[in-house]
Amino acid sequence: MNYISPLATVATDLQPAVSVRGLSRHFGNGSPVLDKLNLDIAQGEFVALLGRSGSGKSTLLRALSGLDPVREGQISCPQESAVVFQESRLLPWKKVWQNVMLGKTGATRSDARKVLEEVGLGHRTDAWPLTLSGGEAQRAALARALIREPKFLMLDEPFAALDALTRLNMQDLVSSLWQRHKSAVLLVTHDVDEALLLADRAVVLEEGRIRAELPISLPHPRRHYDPAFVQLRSTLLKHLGVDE
Ligand SMILES: Nc1ncnc2c1ncn2[C@@H]1O[C@H](COP(=O)(O)OP(=O)(O)OP(=O)(O)O)[C@@H](O)[C@H]1O
Repeated sequence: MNYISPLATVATDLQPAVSVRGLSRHFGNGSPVLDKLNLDIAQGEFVALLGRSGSGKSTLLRALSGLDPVREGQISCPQESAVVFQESRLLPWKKVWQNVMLGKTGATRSDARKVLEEVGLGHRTDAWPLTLSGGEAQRAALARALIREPKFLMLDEPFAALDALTRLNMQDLVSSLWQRHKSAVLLVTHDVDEALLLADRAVVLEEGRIRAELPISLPHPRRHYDPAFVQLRSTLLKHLGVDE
């Protein structure tokens, strides 16, 4: 493993919220997509997962979320976990509040309204999903995850399909929700600035393993033009194979 800084690990005495040990995943006879991968995420820690296309980020998330059964290795994750994908995956024949209720068995309409208000969608609770903008649909998807009160939130490129301005608003929203709820978060992203804006630590996946880790100990709110931010961007880009 390539530790980028002497402060490379986000030290914590707490039991990690998420622990992955020796996780491997093969498809067909080729080289493994995940190769004895190890990763810990501390309680309340925000980790960004980066890596070139096809490096196995979504495969790791699918294993963590239980969508893909673990065949080799071990995963320990809180029961209260939730995932938000690049597409909102709302059921078009159910209203927004009904979609949100689907996030948790036994949730009530008032629970749904509460989380919809929290994500700034209180005025659209009765809307049909197909009438929502892309950003609103992702807010609804976020509300459907939050209704579970997750101790671990997985975000698989949730802003990738949004326009630049909506994306910035969503990043702000996720940052403030995380600071309020302090759940462990794993964000898959291709966007280095997004990782540096939001995360406590960036990890780079390559050839099925975590090849680099970068602690991001900048205060919030973070600014792109802050010299420390610029320095971290350059370091992270290098580890993604981009020399500025
Ligand atoms: N169900 C599957 N069957 C066969 N191959 C698969 C399957 N799922 C993923 N793969 C392969 O595993 C590799 C990793 O895919 P994965 O979607 O995890 O990458 P990724 O890092 O999320 O990529 P991207 O950044 O482009 O979304 C790819 O080569 C992909 O083709």
